[in-house]
Amino acid sequence: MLSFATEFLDDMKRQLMSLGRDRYSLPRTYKRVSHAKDKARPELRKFGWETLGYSESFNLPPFRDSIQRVDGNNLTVEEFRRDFERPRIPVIITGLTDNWAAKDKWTVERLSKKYRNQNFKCGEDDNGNSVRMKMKYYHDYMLNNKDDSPLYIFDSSFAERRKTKKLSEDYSVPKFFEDDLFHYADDKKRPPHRWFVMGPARSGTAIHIDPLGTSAWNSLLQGHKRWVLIPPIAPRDLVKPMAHEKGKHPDEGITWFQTVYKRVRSPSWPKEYAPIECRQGPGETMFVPSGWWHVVINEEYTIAVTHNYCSVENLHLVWPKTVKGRPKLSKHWVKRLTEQRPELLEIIKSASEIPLYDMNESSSDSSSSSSSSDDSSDESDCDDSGRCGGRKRKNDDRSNECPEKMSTTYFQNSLV
Ligand SMILES: O=C(O)CCC(=O)C(=O)O
Ligand SMILES: [Fe+2]
Repeated sequence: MLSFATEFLDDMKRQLMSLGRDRYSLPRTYKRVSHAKDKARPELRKFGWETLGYSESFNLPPFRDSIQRVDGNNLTVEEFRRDFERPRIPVIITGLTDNWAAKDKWTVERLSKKYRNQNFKCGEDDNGNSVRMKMKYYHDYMLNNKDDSPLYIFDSSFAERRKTKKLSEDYSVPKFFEDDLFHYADDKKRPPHRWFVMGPARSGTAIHIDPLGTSAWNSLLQGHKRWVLIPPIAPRDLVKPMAHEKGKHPDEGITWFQTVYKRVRSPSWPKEYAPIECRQGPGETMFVPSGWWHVVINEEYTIAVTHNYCSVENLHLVWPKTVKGRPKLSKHWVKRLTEQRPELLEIIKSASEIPLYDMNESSSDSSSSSSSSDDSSDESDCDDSGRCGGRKRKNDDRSNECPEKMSTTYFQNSLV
């Protein structure tokens, strides 16, 4: 009888261990993590999060660094515009974080202490609601999980919440990106544009194009990120995993690096879609020009901040997408730009598919995005942003494609 009881207990213990309960330092982490996972990726409930064994088996080939790097302290805004922004050439700018408080303050130890009890968004449920976790649990999870494609903090409201807004004082928008024309729209109306980003090895962002034709900068404070960027002209079907490659993690960066990446690096990959690859390190700022496909995987835990913006250089791309995807915002925005940046109206006019005086009749801010499915392929790119983070929504291929950045209100009514 006794040996039966001992065996039973041993068996229970083995089961608990296989669930990873013993993995974490805090007694509640397992429960909090399970709860978040259930909401963010319910489809993995049965399959499991560690089933593919990527924490043991996933390895990236040595990187081929093919990106230009420039020293931000020796670059003028004019030069940046002429050499990178206007021709839409990706670049890593160094030296921009040298004077940021975040350089010292954004360590995992300090953040996990200071924001211990603050909730951060690490996923989204099927209804588009944020899935949040307290920093102390996420910290424990980040350092100890063995998940194939772990939960990733991608939080766009950190600067608006009373107890986390101090994070936004730890860095400043580099001069190259300061003239963000969405600033002219009311804060409440403008799309989400800044994200605090933190995640362990293997977390990342599925291949996507950033929303509404915006460009992005992404400054890394801790760890290393591997990036692959592919020119805007590359067709979606070529850059995305094929149906049979999607598996259980169809919209995760790691799936791309296990599948499409091999093709991208093979000699048969079309020269006109030649990728730009790199390994971004602490203190480096990636510039992602409008329209470029990009995919990211974290090599170890990383902490970063990223902003999306519209500038004089990409306004001609952002404007028509905003009219289509966010018509109400576009009307408000053009009014503000007319008052405060009248010199930009020429750009807007020549980029407009709809004459400005027609805007009231021809566009309404529909709350449905049903027209997205027959949108042109050009419109569907971003916006295919798997983000953008890969937090996709199930049964909705399009919104899935631009996870985080896209599934927030930014895209609620968007056609992307
Ligand atoms: O840091 C990352 O995971 C990439 C972020 C990204 O591409 C995005 O925010 O759109
Ligand atoms: Fe992106």
